[in-house]
Amino acid sequence: QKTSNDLKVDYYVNNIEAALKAAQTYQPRKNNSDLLGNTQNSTTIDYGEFDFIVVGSGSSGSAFAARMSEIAKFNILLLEAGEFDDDLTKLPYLSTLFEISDRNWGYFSTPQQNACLGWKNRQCSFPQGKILGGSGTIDFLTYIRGNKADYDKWASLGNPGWSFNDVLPFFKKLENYQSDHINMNYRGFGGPVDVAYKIPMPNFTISSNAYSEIGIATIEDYNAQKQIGVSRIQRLTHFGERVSGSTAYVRRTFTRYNFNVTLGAFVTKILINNSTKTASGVEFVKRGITYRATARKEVIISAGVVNTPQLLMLSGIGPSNELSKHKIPVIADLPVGRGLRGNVYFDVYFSTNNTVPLISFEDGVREFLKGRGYLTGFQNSVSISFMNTRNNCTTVPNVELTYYAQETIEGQIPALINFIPEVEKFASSLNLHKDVFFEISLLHPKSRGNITLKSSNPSDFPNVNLGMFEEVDDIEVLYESAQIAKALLKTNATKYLNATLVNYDFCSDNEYDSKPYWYCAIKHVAYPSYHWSSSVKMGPKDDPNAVVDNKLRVYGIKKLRIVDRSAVPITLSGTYNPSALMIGEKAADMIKKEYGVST
Ligand SMILES: Cc1cc2nc3c(=O)[nH]c(=O)nc-3n(C[C@H](O)[C@H](O)[C@H](O)COP(=O)(O)OP(=O)(O)OC[C@H]3O[C@@H](n4cnc5c(N)ncnc54)[C@H](O)[C@@H]3O)c2cc1C
Repeated sequence: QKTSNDLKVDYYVNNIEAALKAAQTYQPRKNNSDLLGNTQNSTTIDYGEFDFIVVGSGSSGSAFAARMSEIAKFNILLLEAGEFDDDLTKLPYLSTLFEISDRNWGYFSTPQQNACLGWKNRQCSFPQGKILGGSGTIDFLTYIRGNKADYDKWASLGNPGWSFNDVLPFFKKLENYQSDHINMNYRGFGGPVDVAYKIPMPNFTISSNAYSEIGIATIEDYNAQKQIGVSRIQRLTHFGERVSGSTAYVRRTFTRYNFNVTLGAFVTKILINNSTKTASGVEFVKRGITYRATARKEVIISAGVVNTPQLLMLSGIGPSNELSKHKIPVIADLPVGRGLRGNVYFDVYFSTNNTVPLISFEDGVREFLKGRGYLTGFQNSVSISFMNTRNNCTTVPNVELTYYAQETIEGQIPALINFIPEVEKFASSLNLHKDVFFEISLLHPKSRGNITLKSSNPSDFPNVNLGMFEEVDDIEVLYESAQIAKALLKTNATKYLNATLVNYDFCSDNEYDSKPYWYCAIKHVAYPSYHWSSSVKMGPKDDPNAVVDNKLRVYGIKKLRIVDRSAVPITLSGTYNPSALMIGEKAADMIKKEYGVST
């Protein structure tokens, strides 16, 4: 006789196996025709009037909409193109699988000149969450807010209200940091977003000793006063399950009578009165039917770093030359889509002769159901470090290194294969049960990209030009970091691994381990991290690249704001979900005050 726990284990194991199988033959979405259905000849149905309409339930949109619904007299409509998050998205271990599913919009970059050479047609995958909770429901859960200096820079660019001291209260408000060593000057406790360490904690001592040998100290909490150093990894988990905008905010509040959450609703246009330059609502399509919703107070766009600029441009807000190309009448000539920027990852692999005992999926699930074990983390990540390859004295890092030890679970999640044959051969030769690797994140690239329209049809994906490595110095910083990764695996602490660098065969035209060899490898297999911003940049009115002001209002258009990561004008020394959540919290607080209410 099976116990109810056994049945739960069977349920998860069967679902995981089915999802892994489906991923093997998955074909990424190519356009939005599935969201639009057959809308031809259909009439538009009135969806009603709301005080605030929020487009996109990602990290920022979820936090924002849920906080706004605390005011009983505000009627909130949250529109999300994706569907509900599900039992599989609860499992942190499966995170990479969601890129290979319809929970991802399915974007690829435009062909890059100097990067993504290992990808077919030089086009890197650029995942974005299409699901309740947005990218935070498919992301890797690492929680790094960034450096104090990053936020101070944000404010110093002419954006009062966004310095570290201004944003800190909102980080504290959203957090429920679970640690025995909380510095309450910096960290929050009791908020909706759990930040936790994996149980049991991975063996951190080896990392700590290795870093100490190359002169890098261990620090307790990189989200407190000091960031440079090596630490354990903080993740957005609650008893081992994913925490996202959905779980922390929307699912806790959407039974409020004043909060309407509509899923499967693809917003195709912001309705704007051209003579008064005022946003009045949105048009959206759900299951082939077109609806119009009206906003009494404001329309809030939180559709993320790619879709927010696309939706603005489709609605007549964007660079006039770009809009005219697609015969879209210009309502506001603004530099939408310019200045896209984000972090870049490069993985450095080492093979070892060290084997680790493996556990089965079934045992992994049993542990997960107790809130612990391998499946509650993201691969076997052990430590994270922050350093500056150019300046030993600064407190601001330029790179982040995450160390991944050997995977200790049977099987392997398939990857989204879109590599050229030489790189595919390299990728399939990796054995993550034996190999270890450092994921290097270039935190402040100088290169810039942009988002432009392919056409005026919302069915077409926009062009996502990453501009990766257009500034060669970005490659140089990754090269410098790879030398640090090599040094770490030559320390006494890591000697037992007997690690040797995995050969990038596809660069064998260059002398092994020479600088040109590393440059070749970086240009082939470095990829856009998942931390991007600035496609609808915040800045003062005289900033030629600014689209929104420091109150997130779109210049020249009334009743329209952007509340998501696309507005952030800087890169951060961290991961981007914490600041996305913070923006939602801060925007809600700001707007409530403007309307004379508070909670
Ligand atoms: C694979 C991956 C891994 C990542 N790993 C980490 C990590 O480990 N740590 C970390 O801190 N950050 C990570 N990030 C980044 C982080 O998740 C994002 O920066 C953050 O979630 C962005 O929040 P957002 O609100 O700006 O946008 P999103 O969360 O992307 O939300 C946008 C929402 O709008 C919806 N939407 C878009 N267009 C429309 C439309 N027209 N109509 C209706 N709805 C629409 C989308 O479906 C989505 O739900 C990762 C991201 C990805 C994709």
